[in-house]
Amino acid sequence: MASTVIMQAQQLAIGYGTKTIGSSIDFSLRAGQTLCVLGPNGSGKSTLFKTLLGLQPALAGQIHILGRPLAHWSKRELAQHIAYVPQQTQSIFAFAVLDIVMMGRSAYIGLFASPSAKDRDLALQCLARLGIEHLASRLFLQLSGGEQQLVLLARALVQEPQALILDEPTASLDFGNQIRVLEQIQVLREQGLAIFLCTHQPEHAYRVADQVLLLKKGQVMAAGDTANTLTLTTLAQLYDLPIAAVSQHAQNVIPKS
Ligand SMILES: Nc1ncnc2c1ncn2[C@@H]1O[C@H](COP(=O)(O)OP(=O)(O)OP(=O)(O)O)[C@@H](O)[C@H]1O
Repeated sequence: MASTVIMQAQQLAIGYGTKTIGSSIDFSLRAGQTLCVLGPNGSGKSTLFKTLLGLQPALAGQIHILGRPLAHWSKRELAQHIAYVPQQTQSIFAFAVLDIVMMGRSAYIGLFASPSAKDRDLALQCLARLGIEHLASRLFLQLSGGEQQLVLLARALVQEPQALILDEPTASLDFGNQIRVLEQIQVLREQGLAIFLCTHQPEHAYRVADQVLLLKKGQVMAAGDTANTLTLTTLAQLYDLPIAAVSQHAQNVIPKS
């Protein structure tokens, strides 16, 4: 039996005010699946994520979360189902790492209540899952960019979401931490989470994604299962490169056609 559809977009148009960034975007993401969006800088990946999270209004089309239109979800309810790790942290967090991670529990904690011992344990467990429990009492602002990224991933996991939206989750990570995050994505997928991420590294998409969405200038250039959709030919087309150049750099990881 097919798993539950967690997130679905139909004929979605995205953008800012009167400026359309992308249109005619369709996808469907089920529990236990990973979908990866790839595309050149400025093609609309982050805008798509912000729209799916209700942070930016859709210009046209529909978004459904667990079968219900996005507009019918409260922010709090949505945060109990979908966690988001943005590309950059806009806010300045003058807090210790453990406090930042516990903030992920806010969708479950009453307005005037404090985090419980269970919330704290869960936060410590999520830090340990990512191998960064030793950072628990450090100040977030004093961490490296890569360490901050891992802390934000731990904060997303503590939300116990059904879906994770990860905007370039490996971007500022060293080789070891990239592998840790990719492995964690696989584990979460096997646990039944729906994962929607974007990356500039096709080999990462090839490793973790069941499906890919290739976005070029806001239009879906190709979409489908990774093995048939993410090829040297489509990569060359997506990034306006000669196929020989793509082949030279990626032929060990991506198949030819
Ligand atoms: N708040 C905003 N108002 C108006 N235009 C914006 C805003 N934020 C982003 N844009 C524009 O939307 C377009 C898509 O940006 P977006 O950040 O979604 O691209 P991206 O694919 O995530 O890029 P990158 O790979 O560089 O992160 C860009 O042209 C960008 O300048």
